[in-house]
Amino acid sequence: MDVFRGLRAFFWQDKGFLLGSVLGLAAATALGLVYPMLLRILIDDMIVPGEYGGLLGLALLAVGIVVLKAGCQYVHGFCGGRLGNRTATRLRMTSYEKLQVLPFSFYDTARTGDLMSRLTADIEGIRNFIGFGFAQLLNTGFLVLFGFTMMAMIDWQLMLMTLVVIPVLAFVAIRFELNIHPVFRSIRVAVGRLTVSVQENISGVRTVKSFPSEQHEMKKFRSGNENYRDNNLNLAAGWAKYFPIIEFIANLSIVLLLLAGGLRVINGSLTLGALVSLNAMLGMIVAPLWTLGFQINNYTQSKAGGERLLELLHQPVTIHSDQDAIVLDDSQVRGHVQYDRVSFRYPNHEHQPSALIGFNLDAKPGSVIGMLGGTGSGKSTVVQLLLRAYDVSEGAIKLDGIDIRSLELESLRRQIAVVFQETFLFSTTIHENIAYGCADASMGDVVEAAKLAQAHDFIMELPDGYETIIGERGMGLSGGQKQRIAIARALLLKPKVLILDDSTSALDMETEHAIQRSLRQVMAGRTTFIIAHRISSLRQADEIVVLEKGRVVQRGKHDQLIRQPGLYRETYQTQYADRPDDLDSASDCERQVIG
Ligand SMILES: Nc1ncnc2c1ncn2[C@@H]1O[C@H](COP(=O)(O)OP(=O)(O)OP(=O)(O)O)[C@@H](O)[C@H]1O
Repeated sequence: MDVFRGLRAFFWQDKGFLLGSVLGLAAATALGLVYPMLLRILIDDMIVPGEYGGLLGLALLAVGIVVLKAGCQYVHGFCGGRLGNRTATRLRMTSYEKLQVLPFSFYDTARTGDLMSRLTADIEGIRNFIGFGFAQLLNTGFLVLFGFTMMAMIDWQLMLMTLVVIPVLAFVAIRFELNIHPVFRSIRVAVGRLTVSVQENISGVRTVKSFPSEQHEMKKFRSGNENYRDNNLNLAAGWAKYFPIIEFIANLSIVLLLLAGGLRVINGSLTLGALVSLNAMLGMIVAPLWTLGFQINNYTQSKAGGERLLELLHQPVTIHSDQDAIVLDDSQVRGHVQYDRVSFRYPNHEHQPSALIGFNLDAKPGSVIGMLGGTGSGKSTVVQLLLRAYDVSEGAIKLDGIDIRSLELESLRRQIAVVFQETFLFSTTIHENIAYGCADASMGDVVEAAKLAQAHDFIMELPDGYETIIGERGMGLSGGQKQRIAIARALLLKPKVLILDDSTSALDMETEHAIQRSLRQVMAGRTTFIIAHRISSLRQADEIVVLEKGRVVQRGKHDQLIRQPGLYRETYQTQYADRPDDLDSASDCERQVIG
């Protein structure tokens, strides 16, 4: 019950509906138990003595009870539906809000499918149980209690005799649930695997087809599919065994009642009406016990789902704004970025070397900082830390002289626009993709940003221009076109700091140069970080930082770096091998420096 205590905040505010749902069902059940009493009156007081005077009144009473019972059932359904759905909506919203504030480090290890099932299947289980399952479980208890009390009022000895069967019935139902529960769990795991297979197959369709791995994928899917089938067969076999056993036990109690009760009617110590009434009551008590297994299953499933949701909701939000955080005045921000002896190791990677060690940088407002380095050398880490995707382990990063940890998070991130290495486009129109994060942008602003990013011309060639809908991963667009849309999106924000993380790699040289020319115009007075593997992207930078294994190994301007032996010059020589003039002049310069 700890789980439901943990979830109390989500359903307790609708306690009126909870009460309505439980009381509605309990009242409907209690009214149902009046029927056998009416039967008894009908037989003992009217049919047997042949006195039909009260028949109309009895019939009207029965109709009244039917109407009242229907009303109570409506109250149960209405309140249960409201309670379950309102609880589920709150839970869904809160979980989604939590996903928005969880830090990047959480997503480093999170699995998409798992998170999706928490927000869908787990919440659905809770909706069912809190809305209806809980009331039904309580109701089974009420029914046994009220039913046997009424039976005892008619004949306590026969009641005791039939009562013996109830624990056996409950025992079998609970045992069945315990056996079947792991099968249900396996079915859920199997469904999860199938979903992941389908999801990955569709997402990775290009890789699958280009490595011709369709057969391998089919084999993987077939084994998952067969596993799913086998689990369902196990479930069906379990049910097939359960129903006859439970029916046998339930009917045994009725047989016992009819046998002993029949003898009592014959020897005159019990009326016929009482026996018929007892029989009807017993039938009503036994029916929900059949479904006790289901009800317990519903409870355990929603409890497990609740645990998984609470686990998500209790995840620590390690990156957040302090209460007294400084909110930047956007118009006053200059974009002066400083890294002061910054070291950083990724959370949960304590065994790995630091991704950044003693990193210093002073990027004056409006300057262009270039970053070069081998793969895994720490370039992206530098910019991730500026965004506060993670907090530095040592040292400090400052924006306009203020430690970024003292700034309100949203206010900090509003100053920075990033074009990531991997372009992510939403499955909506190009217009909305460019205007993402800038909802009040006019069409003119969007077109202007697209022109600066050299995207306007190709967008106009598309069938619906800016209103063309693109797929989740920008299906139908080339890598370079996707990058240009992502650049337009960042430029539209007119940020104080622009970060291009290897985001022109898919562009041809000519387009890249055209974008750089536009950037110079649009980024004048703003600070730009360019991470690139191409010297052509970096040569205009005010300062180029060369990283190796998290340390700065070279820094300076292009003209200085091509004169020093090191990674920058090696990269330059490789990329300009077909332009020996440039290389010669660099070597001459170096000879002069050395000489
Ligand atoms: N989310 C993460 N969790 C753990 N380690 C990470 C994470 N991201 C990067 N690393 C590690 O940190 C180091 C620096 O990575 P980073 O992404 O900054 O390199 P990079 O220079 O940008 O490389 P590339 O040019 O390949 O993008 C690498 O050793 C990498 O494995």
